[in-house]
Amino acid sequence: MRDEEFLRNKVPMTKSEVRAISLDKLDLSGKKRLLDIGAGTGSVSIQAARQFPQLQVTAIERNPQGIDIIQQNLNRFQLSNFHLIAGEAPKDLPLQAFDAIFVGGSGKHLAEIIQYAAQTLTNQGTLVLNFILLENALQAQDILEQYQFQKLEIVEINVAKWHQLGSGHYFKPNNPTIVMAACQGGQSKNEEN
Ligand SMILES: C[S@@+](CC[C@H](N)C(=O)[O-])C[C@H]1O[C@@H](n2cnc3c(N)ncnc32)[C@H](O)[C@@H]1O
Repeated sequence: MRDEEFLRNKVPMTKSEVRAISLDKLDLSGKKRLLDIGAGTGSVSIQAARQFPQLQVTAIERNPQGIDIIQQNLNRFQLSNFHLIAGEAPKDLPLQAFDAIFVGGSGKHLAEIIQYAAQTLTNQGTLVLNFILLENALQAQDILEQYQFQKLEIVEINVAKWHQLGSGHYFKPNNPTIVMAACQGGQSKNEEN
């Protein structure tokens, strides 16, 4: 989906190219439940919910402006497979099983959120995280290894877009984004839920 399809105001949004790669790494085909943590404008989980109508999507966002914009985007796309939680992860999340978890924002709760993912992801469930800051990505890598996540993959995405400047054009760079993907290898405690 194009970025212009989503209402945004000043809420931070995962841009279309990073969204496409993150959704690809989530590997949602045949999956039943997706959780989007730090949903922002809702662009990642709304695109997933539209692309996979059988998928039950839960999104959590703590910023009131984000919550409002997600509601507006939901009204726009009229999705019946989308549940929004206005709150903070992981404390306001239910302890239920998910087949895929996307983390677009975690604040100061990265370690607890990865622990939550380790507890709730089904066997072979996918976890995908986006980072701008290297320090946060390195911290995540450590914690993922600690919880024995498998098939760890880390890519950096640099996108520059064709842009008019005066009478000419140049490639205007977006922020480089680190996309980290891993898979739950062990038996999840809540797999039977
Ligand atoms: C970069 S934005 C996510 C963009 C989003 N993926 C999109 O496409 O619009 C990060 C978001 O995470 C939210 N956030 C950060 N920590 C959070 C937490 N612990 N619980 C819930 N939301 C959180 C922020 O309020 C912010 O809106």
